[in-house]
Amino acid sequence: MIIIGLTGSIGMGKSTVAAMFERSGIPVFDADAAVRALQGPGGRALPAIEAIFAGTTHAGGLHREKLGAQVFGNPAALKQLEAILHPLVGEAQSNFLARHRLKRAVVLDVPLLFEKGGWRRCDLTIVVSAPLRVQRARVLARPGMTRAKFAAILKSQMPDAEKRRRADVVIETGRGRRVTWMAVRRVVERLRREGA
Ligand SMILES: CC(C)(COP(=O)(O)OP(=O)(O)OC[C@H]1O[C@@H](n2cnc3c(N)ncnc32)[C@H](O)[C@@H]1O)[C@@H](O)C(=O)NCCC(=O)NCCS
Ligand SMILES: Nc1ncnc2c1ncn2[C@@H]1O[C@H](COP(=O)(O)OP(=O)(O)OP(=O)(O)O)[C@@H](O)[C@H]1O
Repeated sequence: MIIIGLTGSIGMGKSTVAAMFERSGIPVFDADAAVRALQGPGGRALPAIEAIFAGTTHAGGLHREKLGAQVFGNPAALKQLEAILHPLVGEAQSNFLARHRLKRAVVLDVPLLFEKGGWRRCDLTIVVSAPLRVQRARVLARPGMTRAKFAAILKSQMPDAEKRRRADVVIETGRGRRVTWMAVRRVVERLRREGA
């Protein structure tokens, strides 16, 4: 099985590109979705989060804005939150890989692929990237986003330039969806030619 690691900084287009791989018939593990499931109604991570970040959970899940305000811009707090969530995300990812073990290729869509070492288990790494002004415009258009929050999140992530340097393939998302779709197709076709 070929394991493709897909990553990129905030707003660079990971989810969009992941959906394009899915449409091409390649199963995708979505680490952000796994995190949200752990934090949703009855989520397994809620008691541990409440124990450290009191007042950030409720019966139906998590006050995301409240918790985000406590961890983005506070590296020690973010580390504590990651220590709760990442082992559980790792479990969900292992289950996904076991479930799809007979597939020829899968995509792991993981925001912190390079930061947390997930790239080591991948046969191919892909970074989605767009110019900073495109990224900024996309992110600031999101409800509840502020310049300060965007800056704090960017600071907690590996810089785009370094991700691009480390990736096997860079997929541009700043020049329209068609250009991006063609780049995804090129990867899929290359894998098929190589027997995946
Ligand atoms: C703090 C939380 C509740 C804030 O939720 P909110 O809905 O406001 O933001 P969202 O999850 O959409 O994230 C916004 C942006 O921040 C990025 N981000 C999230 N967590 C992290 C992190 N630990 N380090 C760097 N960037 C992060 C996301 O990739 C995204 O680009 C949430 O981000 C969270 O639980 N993060 C910790 C889990 C984690 O590490 N996720 C990353 C993938 S496993
Ligand atoms: N060619 C393109 N490829 C990818 N995304 C695009 C493209 N053109 C526009 N976008 C837009 O960019 C925005 C960000 O995309 P997306 O939600 O996929 O990013 P993301 O990397 O998953 O974000 P985050 O890390 O914050 O969760 C979306 O509104 C999407 O519609």
